[in-house]
Amino acid sequence: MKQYILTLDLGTTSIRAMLFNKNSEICAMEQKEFTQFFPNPGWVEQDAEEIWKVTQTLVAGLLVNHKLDLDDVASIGITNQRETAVLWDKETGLPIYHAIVWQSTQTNEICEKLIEQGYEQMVKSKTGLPINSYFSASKIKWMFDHVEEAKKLADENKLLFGTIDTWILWKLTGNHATDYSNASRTMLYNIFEKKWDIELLQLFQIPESVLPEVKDTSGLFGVTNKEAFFQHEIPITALVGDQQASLYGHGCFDKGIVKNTYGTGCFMLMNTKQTPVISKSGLLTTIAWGMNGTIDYAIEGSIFVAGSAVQWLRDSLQMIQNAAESEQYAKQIENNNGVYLVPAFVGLGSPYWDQDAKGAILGLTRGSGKAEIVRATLESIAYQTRDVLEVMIQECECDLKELRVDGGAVMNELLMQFQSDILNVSIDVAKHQETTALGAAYLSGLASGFWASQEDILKYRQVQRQYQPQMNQKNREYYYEQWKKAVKTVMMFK
Ligand SMILES: Nc1ncnc2c1ncn2[C@@H]1O[C@H](COP(=O)(O)OP(=O)(O)O)[C@@H](O)[C@H]1O
Ligand SMILES: O=P(O)(O)OC[C@H](O)CO
Repeated sequence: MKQYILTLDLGTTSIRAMLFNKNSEICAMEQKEFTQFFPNPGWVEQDAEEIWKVTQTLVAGLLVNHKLDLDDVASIGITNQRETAVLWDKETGLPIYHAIVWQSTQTNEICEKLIEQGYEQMVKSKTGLPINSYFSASKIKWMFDHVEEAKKLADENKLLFGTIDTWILWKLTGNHATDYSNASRTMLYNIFEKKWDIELLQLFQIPESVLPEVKDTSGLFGVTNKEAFFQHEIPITALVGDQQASLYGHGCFDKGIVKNTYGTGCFMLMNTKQTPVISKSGLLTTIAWGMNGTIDYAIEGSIFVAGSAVQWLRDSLQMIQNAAESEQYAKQIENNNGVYLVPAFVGLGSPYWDQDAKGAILGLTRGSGKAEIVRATLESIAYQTRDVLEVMIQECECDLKELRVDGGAVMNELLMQFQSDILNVSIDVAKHQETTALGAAYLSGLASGFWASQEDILKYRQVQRQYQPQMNQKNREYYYEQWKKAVKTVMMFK
C-alpha cells in the first residue's frame, strides 16, 4: 500500500519537498532557499535551471535524510509561485533568459502603453485581470523584445513557455502542460471561454505554439521519467497555483469562505464556485481549480508586499535580526504613536493597482524610533488586508465572521491580534502551517485515489488558534482612516 503523497512547493523564495500521509500529516520535509537576482531597481529574476536543480536536491534529501522509498509514493502534487514566466529551448532544455518573477516591474512600460491605448476593458473582460506587470503576458513579450534568439526559436517551433509548474512538469516528464489555476494568471487565457485567447496573443505578440496545454488541476499530468527522477515512474496528478492550493488546503470548498495567506505578499481568496464575480473595485477574478471538468472561480486580492517588508527591516534597514524579533520591538509600544508605513516597494496591488507608487513612512516625530517603524511595518500588513476585505465583502454582498489564515507571518501574535482588531472578525490560524502544500497534496491524492472525496478531507481541518477582536470601534476606525490618508499621500507622490 502506498503511504505518501509527495508535494513540491515551488515558492517565491524557497522550495519545499514534503511527504504527507493519509491523516494529512507531514512525515518529512526538505527546504532550501534559492537565488534572487535584482539586476535593476524593481526587477526581480530567478534562474529556472537552479529551481530545477534545487527541486532534485530536495527530493534526494528525502531519500537520504528520511530514508524515503519512492515506491511508497502514490502520486506527486506540484504547487508554485504564480505568474513567474520562463521561456526555454525544447532541444537544449535550457531557459533562454532568467525567469521573470511576478514581483518584477521591468515590464511596467509595456503595460502603461496598453492602458494608454485603451485595452484595459477588453483584457479584463476576457481574463478578469487589470493590465499590470504582475501577470505573465508582458513578461513573455519583454523576453521576445529583448532576447535575440526568442523569435528565431519560436519560428522554428523550438520555444516553450511555462510558469514554474509547467517548467518543472516538463523537466520531470517531458510533457508541456499547465492547469486552469495557473493559466488564469497569465493574462493570455480567457477564463470564461476556457481557452488561450487569440486576440490577447496578438496584442502581446506571442505565438500560440509556445503555450502549454491547459488541464484540470486535479488529474493526470504525466509520469516522471526514470532518468529525471531517481529511476522511478510516479504519476503527477496535480498542478496548482500556490494561493489556490492554500484555498483548497483550508477546505474553502463552499461559496463565500475566505482565506488569507501571509507570506512574501498577502493573497486573499474567496471561493465563488461556478459564478465568476467581476470586480469593479480592484479585485481579480481568477480560476480556483478545475476538477472533473468543472471550474470553480475565486475572487482575489493580491497584496505585493507583506512578509517581505519584514525582510526589508531585517536585511536593508538591519533593524531586526530575524522576522520573529519584529514582534518584540512592536510590543514595546502600546500603539503606533501616529506612525504609518506604506510598503509600496513594487507599486501597489489590490485594490489600488498603482504600479508607480513608492513606499513611505508618515507621521514621524523626534520621539519615533525603531519600535514605531517596526510596528508600523507589521500594522501595514493588517491595513492592506482590510483594504482588500472591505472591497471583497462589498462586491460579494456577504458578511464575514471568520478569516482562515496561514503563511509564515501568522506566527506573529501581535500582528494576528491587530488583524482581528482592525477587521473586527475572528482570525482562525490553521493548525497546518503548510496549508499550500497540503492543498496540493489533497488535489493530487484525490486524483490518484489516495483520498476518497472532499468530505473525507474536511475531517482533517483543524484550527490551531483563534484571535477575537478586542479593539473598540472608535479606535478601529480612527487608525484605519489614518492609514487611508497615508495611502492617498503615497499615491499622490510621483
Ligand atoms: N514572526 C514573524 N513575524 C512577521 N513576519 C514573519 C514572521 N515569520 C516569518 N515572517 C515572514 O513570512 C515570510 C515567509 O513566509 P512563507 O509563508 O514561507 O512565505 P513564501 O511562501 O512567500 O516564501 C517572510 O517574508 C517573513 O518575513
Ligand atoms: O510564493 P508565494 O507564497 O510568495 O506566492 C506568490 C504568489 O503566487 C504570487 O501570485
